[in-house]
Amino acid sequence: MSEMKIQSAETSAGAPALDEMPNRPTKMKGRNVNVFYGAKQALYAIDLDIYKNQVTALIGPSGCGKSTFLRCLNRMNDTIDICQVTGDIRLDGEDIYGPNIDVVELRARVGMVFQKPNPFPKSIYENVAYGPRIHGLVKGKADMDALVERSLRNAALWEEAKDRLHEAGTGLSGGQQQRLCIARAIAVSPEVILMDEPCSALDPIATAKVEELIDELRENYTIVIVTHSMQQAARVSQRTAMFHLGELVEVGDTKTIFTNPSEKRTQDYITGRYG
Ligand SMILES: Nc1ncnc2c1ncn2[C@@H]1O[C@H](COP(=O)(O)OP(=O)(O)OP(=O)(O)O)[C@@H](O)[C@H]1O
Repeated sequence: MSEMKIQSAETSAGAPALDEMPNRPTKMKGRNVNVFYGAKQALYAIDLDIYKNQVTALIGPSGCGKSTFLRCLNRMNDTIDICQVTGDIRLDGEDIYGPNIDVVELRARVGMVFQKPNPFPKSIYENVAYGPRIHGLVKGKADMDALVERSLRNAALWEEAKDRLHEAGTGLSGGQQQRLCIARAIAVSPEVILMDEPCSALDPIATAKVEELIDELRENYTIVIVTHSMQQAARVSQRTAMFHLGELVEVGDTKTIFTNPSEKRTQDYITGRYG
């Protein structure tokens, strides 16, 4: 287990404006977040707010720390022995690295969808029902059936899956498997969904479906997505954070970042000059 060293929240010098949209409710707030893998520092003094019911895209060249930051938001970095996180990260004002935090419960509140669809080797139904069952969210078969249906509908998979609920989840197409993983994440009623390049293993049609779904989901959830696709960031997100070499270069509304970025590094990246 990684050693957590929590420091007081401080705004680092030269950080981007933090509250450029002060009227938006903030769901998660990172301050002075540093991450180390052994002696190597991967993130430097990141200050970033995640606004409620918005999609925030994390962009930047390979190795800049996007996935590392994403994993800080539900303490997935705890599973990497050499990883150490310092700083302050809050969910609805509560320190998620605080002593009273139950990490299993945190990961139900802040769910995650990975790059490669990873359904359990179980039926479609069981993939969705497993989380609510272990968290004791549902009593009785009728309620579970209703929850499975609702989750699959919300993940835009119900029509394709309703006649094969007891077949293996791994028998679905890649795009359907990814929507099953989204249904599985939704089933435990998360507040935030983290997505790490959720479309990178999908073809353009499956990608379009998942992107459409992400747009619908933000009505009820707060979403943070790591993507290598500038088009995808522009299509699905309202806010974009640009990372480079472990630093947050700038953050702002997606339209501004893509049409009129403040920083040359952002301009160079979005126009394909490096990365
Ligand atoms: N488990 C790990 N052990 C050691 N170093 C790691 C580990 N995971 C990431 N790193 C290092 O941390 C830095 C940031 O990696 P990270 O995966 O967060 O970047 P990224 O922007 O998501 O990259 P990509 O777009 O290629 O997925 C890199 O230098 C990477 O080599």
